Amino acid sequence: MNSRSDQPLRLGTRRSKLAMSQSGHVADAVRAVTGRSVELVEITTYGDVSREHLAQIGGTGVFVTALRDALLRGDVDFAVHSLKDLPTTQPEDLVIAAMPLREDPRDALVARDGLTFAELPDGARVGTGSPRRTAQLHHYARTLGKRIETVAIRGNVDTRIGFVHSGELDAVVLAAAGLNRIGRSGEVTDHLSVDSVLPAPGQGALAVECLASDADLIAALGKLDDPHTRAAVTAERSLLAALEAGCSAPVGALADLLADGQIVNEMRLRGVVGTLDGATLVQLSTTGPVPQSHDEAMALGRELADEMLAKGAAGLMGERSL
Ligand SMILES: NCc1[nH]cc(CCC(=O)O)c1CC(=O)O
Repeated sequence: MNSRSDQPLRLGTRRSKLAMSQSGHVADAVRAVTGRSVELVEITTYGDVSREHLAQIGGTGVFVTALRDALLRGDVDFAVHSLKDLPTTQPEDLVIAAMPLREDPRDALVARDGLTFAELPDGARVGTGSPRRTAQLHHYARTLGKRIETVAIRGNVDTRIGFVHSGELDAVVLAAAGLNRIGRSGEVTDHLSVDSVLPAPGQGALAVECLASDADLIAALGKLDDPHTRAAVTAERSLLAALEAGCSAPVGALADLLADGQIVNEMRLRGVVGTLDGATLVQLSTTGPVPQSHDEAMALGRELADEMLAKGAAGLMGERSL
């Protein structure tokens, strides 16, 4: 390893509650599988505080970059990212040594008075900064015979849930995994079924990243890898890349395993793109043997992207406002 094996491994992390919790869990797991000690090193960027708001609406690029710079400088040995915040192209000098078992991939509703999405009144004000959620929430509301108003919000989890407590909004939508990780799952009033709202590619999964040259560390961190999570997330991100959509595009995707009795034998990949008003969605799925390699997982994503593009997906991704 780059670092001496009698020295603690340095895990670079942002200081947000979500990042600290994710890094803390991975640190525990790394201690357990390697027997090494792990220390958390907080990475603060210039303007971290004021940029926090920007980052929380999905423009997390600045934080991913700060962690990656710290890795490349050798200030830390490895870092943990939310996979859904990572661009689909991987920097040459860095590798994702592990994708641990995925958390709940679903989106979650935090609504006033314990309301579920179906119970929200016509015209309810629902906060989200995500075009993917906006498109699918409007569509879901339409299938229930009502309209909602989506309100663009930003800020960390506390701020966003605060809009519901203050009465400014009827509900907000957040990733269930994030709420679970920071111990706020008790505030969820409805877990949105993936049959109604497909999550962001990689949602609920983590990436444990280190230098591509650090072979011993890659092998050690690799013990945390969950091959099914990796296959699923790789297929989802391949779909996103093949649609040539960025992190702010209204694209949802989820790969899951289909079992015949106890035997897992197929992977299903579902994808959606839509207009922000939810009036038009292209939603398709494909099923194939569980990918046994990176290339096979990539191929599954490209195959579904081709089918979605043939159904007009590209034309739905351009708009930027309702
Ligand atoms: N873009 C912010 C972000 N990045 C990862 C998560 C949650 C954890 C995850 O999806 O793994 C969140 C917050 C949210 O979408 O509610």
